[in-house]
Amino acid sequence: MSDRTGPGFAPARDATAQEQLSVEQPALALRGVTRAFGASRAVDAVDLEIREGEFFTIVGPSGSGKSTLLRMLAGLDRPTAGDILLRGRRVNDVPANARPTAMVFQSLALFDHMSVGDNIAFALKMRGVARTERLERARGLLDVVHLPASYLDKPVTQCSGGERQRVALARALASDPDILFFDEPLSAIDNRLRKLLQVEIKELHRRTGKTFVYITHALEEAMVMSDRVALMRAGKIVQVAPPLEIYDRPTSRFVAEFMGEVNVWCAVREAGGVALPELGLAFPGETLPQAEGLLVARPEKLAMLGEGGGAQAIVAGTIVDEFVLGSRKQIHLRPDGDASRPIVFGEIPATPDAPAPGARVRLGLAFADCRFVTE
Ligand SMILES: Nc1ncnc2c1ncn2[C@@H]1O[C@H](COP(=O)(O)OP(=O)(O)OP(=O)(O)O)[C@@H](O)[C@H]1O
Repeated sequence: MSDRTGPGFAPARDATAQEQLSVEQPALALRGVTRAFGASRAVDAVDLEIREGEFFTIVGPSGSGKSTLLRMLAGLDRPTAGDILLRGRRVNDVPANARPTAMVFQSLALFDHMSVGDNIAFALKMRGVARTERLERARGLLDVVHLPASYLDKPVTQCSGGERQRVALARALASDPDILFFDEPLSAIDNRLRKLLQVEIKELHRRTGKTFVYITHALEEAMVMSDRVALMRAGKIVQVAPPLEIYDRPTSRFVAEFMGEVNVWCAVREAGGVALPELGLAFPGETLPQAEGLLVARPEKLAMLGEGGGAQAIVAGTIVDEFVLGSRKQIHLRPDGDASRPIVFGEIPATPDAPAPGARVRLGLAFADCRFVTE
C-alpha cells in the first residue's frame, strides 16, 4: 500500500504516547462479559483488555464464541451480563453506528447495486458529508488499498474477490474509526492472495496506529499479523499472549495442541527430576515441587543427533512416516523398546540424503525446550 497515510487518517501515534495511553486506559475492556442464548453461554464471563493501537486476534475452534464476542465488541449484539468499556466508557447499550468503530465482515456485505466509490463512501453519506467530498475521500482510500482511481465508478459486481476485499477495507476506513473489527475477512480468498492481503492489512495497521481486533480460523494468519492472540474455548478465553509465547509457552494441553503440532507425554515432576514413564526417559537435575502432569514439546524442538552426539534426553527409534515442510521434514519416530510407547514427532533437514522411513535415528531433547502443564 502507499506510504501516505491517506485522507481522514490520524497519523500513527508515536510509541511513547501509545504506551502511555495503553498504561492509562485500554481501548476496550471487558468485565465478566457473558452472552447467553437460553441456557447456554456462547460467551462466558470474559475478562479482557485490548490495548490502544494493538493488533489483537481471537482464535478458537468452531463454536467457541469468537463471532459472538466480536459482535458484542462492535455493538451488533449486547451482553446478557457484564460490561464492555470503550476507553473507559460503558458502551453495552451504544449501537454500532454510534461507536467510533467499523467492521469488515467475512461476507464483505458490499452493496452490489452500487459503484466501488459509492460503497466506500456509504458511511460518509449516512453522516451527511457532501458528495464531492465523499468521492474525494473514496478516491484517496482507493489508493490506500491499492486500487486504481479508475475504479471509483466501476460496478462493485465487476470486481474480483480480492478487489472486493479491498473495497470492503476502504469502506471500513472511510469513517476514520478508532477501532476496526475483522470477522474472518480473508477466509474465502485463495492462498496466494490471502498472503498478500495479510501483509497489506498488517501494513495498514502499522501505518494508521489504529486498534485492530481480528478473528480468524487460520492460525498462521494470527501468528504473522498479531501483537497478541487470545484463544477461546467454550465461551472462555483460555490464554492471551504474543504469538510466539502462546506457541512456545502454552498453559495447557488444549492451547498447545490448538496452536500447532505437538508431542504430549505423561510426566511426573518431583524433587530431583522430571520423568516421562511412557518413553522411559527422565530429565535429571530439576528440583521442582512434585506434580503429575504433561510435558509438551513441539516437533522442531527434537533435533536429530549426529554420531556420538548427546542431549539431556535422547529418543532412539525407527522413522515410520515423514512429511516434507519445505527445507525441513517432520518425521514420526517409533521409539525402541516397549511397543506401546507413543510415536514421537521430530523434525530433520529435508536433504536428499536425509533419513527416510525405515531409517534409525536418535532425537535429542532439552527440558528447557518443553513445557510442563498440569491440565
Ligand atoms: N443467535 C444465536 N442463537 C442461539 N445460539 C447462538 C446464536 N449465535 C451463536 N450461538 C451459539 O453460540 C456458540 C458460539 O457461536 P459463535 O458463532 O460465536 O462461535 P465461533 O467461535 O464464531 O464459531 P465459528 O468459528 O464456527 O464461526 C455456538 O454454540 C452457537 O451455536
